[in-house]
Amino acid sequence: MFNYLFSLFSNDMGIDLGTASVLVYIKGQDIVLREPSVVAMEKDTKKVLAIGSEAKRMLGKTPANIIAIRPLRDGVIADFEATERMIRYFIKKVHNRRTLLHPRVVIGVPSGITEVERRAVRESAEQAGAREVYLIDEPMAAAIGAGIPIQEPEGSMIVDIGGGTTEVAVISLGGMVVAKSLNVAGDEMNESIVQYFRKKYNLIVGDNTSEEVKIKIGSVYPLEKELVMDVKGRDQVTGLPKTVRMTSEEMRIALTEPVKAIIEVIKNTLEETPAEIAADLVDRGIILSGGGSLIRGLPELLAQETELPVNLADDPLTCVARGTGAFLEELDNIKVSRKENL
Ligand SMILES: Nc1ncnc2c1ncn2[C@@H]1O[C@H](COP(=O)(O)OP(=O)(O)OP(=O)(O)O)[C@@H](O)[C@H]1O
Repeated sequence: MFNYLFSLFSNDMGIDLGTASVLVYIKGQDIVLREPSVVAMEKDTKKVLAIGSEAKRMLGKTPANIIAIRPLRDGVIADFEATERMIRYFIKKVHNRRTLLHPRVVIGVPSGITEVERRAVRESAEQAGAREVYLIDEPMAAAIGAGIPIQEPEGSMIVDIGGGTTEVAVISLGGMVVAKSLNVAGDEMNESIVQYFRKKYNLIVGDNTSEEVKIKIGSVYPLEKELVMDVKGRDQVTGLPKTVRMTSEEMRIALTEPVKAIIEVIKNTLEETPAEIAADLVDRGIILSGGGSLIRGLPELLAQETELPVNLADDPLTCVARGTGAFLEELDNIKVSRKENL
């Protein structure tokens, strides 16, 4: 009975601390918060003005004395203080809406972050009132969230393509056998699109526009029905507003570089995978997670390049958060079985 009441009020939470967005999962419930990883602050005083969705709206539109930053960039913590403020803000936001006890918090972090960065993340969560803090590498959390049976003695490959990083890991017996991280993912795709418009059409478009184009007509493999979109921007030469008609075929050209880099890191990881485990991958293939994996035709392209089966996880954007949630549930099992063994 006590255990039941405890879990009812405990608010234990899992957090996907992503470079593009932060997701919070509450144990026994679901994902309760999903906001961009953006902090807006006064330039001189560093006073925080807004965090999350409100701050994202300010990106690129801020007056001179306000800056809106992404505290986690390229899979590392670019601004410690802003990261801490953001973690504290999101934990409190979720926590205050609910009840009572200090929660246990599981945080999915990019596997490339340093010990110092890990400590900073842990301390921020503790300061926000966490009773216990566990850090889990994003590829591990993504694999759990994608439903990969990570404890089995058979290898699986997860490729998690987020905003700032692509993380590739081969997992077997609950551990990462080979893991690689690359600073090329969804953000870099946006950047390539910006460059393409500038070079080919002298058109200046902002980050938000390039992301919208990517999501609406982005493609990396021929589509059954190709797509078209009118894109508005500013002419680099005349300075006047201009519209360009963009197609999904052209998007494949625009996205060549980042996609090539992602294929290369996957191939390098495969090359370093021990033969026995590589053999497992022939059957089990590659599972894709993260928002960047939603680009049209990626499974088909990767299957062609690696000659392995490639599948998209269910709801790729929430894999890491759901993985941290599943890890929370596991924590209880571990504790219960420890007690039973006493
Ligand atoms: N339908 C879509 N097609 C293509 N890209 C998409 C789509 N939906 C989201 N994205 C991209 O996914 C990226 C964000 O993915 P996600 O939220 O998984 O990243 P993150 O976990 O915050 O980042 P990281 O894993 O690098 O820490 C963004 O670049 C976004 O543009």
